[in-house]
Amino acid sequence: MVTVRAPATSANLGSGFDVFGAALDRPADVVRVEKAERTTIEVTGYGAEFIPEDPDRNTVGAVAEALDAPAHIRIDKGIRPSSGLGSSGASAAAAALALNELYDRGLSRRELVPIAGKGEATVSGEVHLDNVAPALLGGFTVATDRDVTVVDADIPLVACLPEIAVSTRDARDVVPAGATMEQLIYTVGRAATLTTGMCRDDPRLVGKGMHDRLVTPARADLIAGYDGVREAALAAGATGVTVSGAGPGVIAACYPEDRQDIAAAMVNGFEDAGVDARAYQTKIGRGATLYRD
Ligand SMILES: Nc1ncnc2c1ncn2[C@@H]1O[C@H](COP(=O)(O)OP(=O)(O)OP(=O)(O)O)[C@@H](O)[C@H]1O
Ligand SMILES: N[C@@H](CCO)C(=O)O
Repeated sequence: MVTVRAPATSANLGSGFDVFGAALDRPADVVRVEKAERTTIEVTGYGAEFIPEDPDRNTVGAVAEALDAPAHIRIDKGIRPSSGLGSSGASAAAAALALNELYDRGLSRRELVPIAGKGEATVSGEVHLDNVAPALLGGFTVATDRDVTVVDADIPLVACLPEIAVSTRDARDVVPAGATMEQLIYTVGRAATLTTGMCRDDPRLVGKGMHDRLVTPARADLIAGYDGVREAALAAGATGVTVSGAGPGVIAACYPEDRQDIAAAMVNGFEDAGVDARAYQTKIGRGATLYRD
């Protein structure tokens, strides 16, 4: 048996739609695999009742098929599905690393990124690597159609998860079909600022780089209370706030001493909108961890 712990991730980070992603220190999924004649899946943990065990509908099924690695796959969910915290991607990344080890496929973590991406496509309808790349490689990642760049950044974060569900598939339906040159210039400037902040471990630059006028506004409309939560987080010291992945999670960059106040402000902001929420005081973390039992 092989066991892998794969972290939650926050994709897009505002200005990096479908490109930027960051591994979080917590929460995480734990996936255990054993060889079998055909793939079967067992899901337990957070939101398991909303996750199919059919290999054709669970992200780990496509991964097992891509690696030609049939297995009994047990997924213990620590990351709620439809959260914006890379729940589907964490399972796919964990399964890719675990099955690669179980069947001795010898692929590198970078080579496993597109394979885990096939799992993501099962649920969102399109391949996007900005959750599975940080889940496998850790840190802050820049995923393009050619390769993935990793920055081992140390940035404190608060991820706030409201008790509402937004599926990536639905959230991708509200993404604008195109952009103006003015929007492109605005986005490139913020993306470059955020990346510089990651390279310098500078929460102020990272926060400035989280501004986005293209995708985030359309998605904010899907998250009850978002504007108030964002304002409350900034007032509590956040350097930047945006939608985490496809939402409804909300991610804030900050200095470590402000993390607790920001977490409380975000939860209270959602409660003021009549929505229960929980906050994870976290930071950019490592990629998936493998344990050979
Ligand atoms: N192993 C899995 N873990 C979680 N969700 C899964 C898994 N397999 C299939 N799903 C389905 O994927 C959907 C959740 O994925 P979705 O991409 O919408 O949200 P997310 O991964 O939590 O957030 P985001 O991708 O925006 O960070 C649910 O409909 C769930 O049933
Ligand atoms: N870039 C993807 C990430 C989903 O977590 C999206 O926003 O649809």
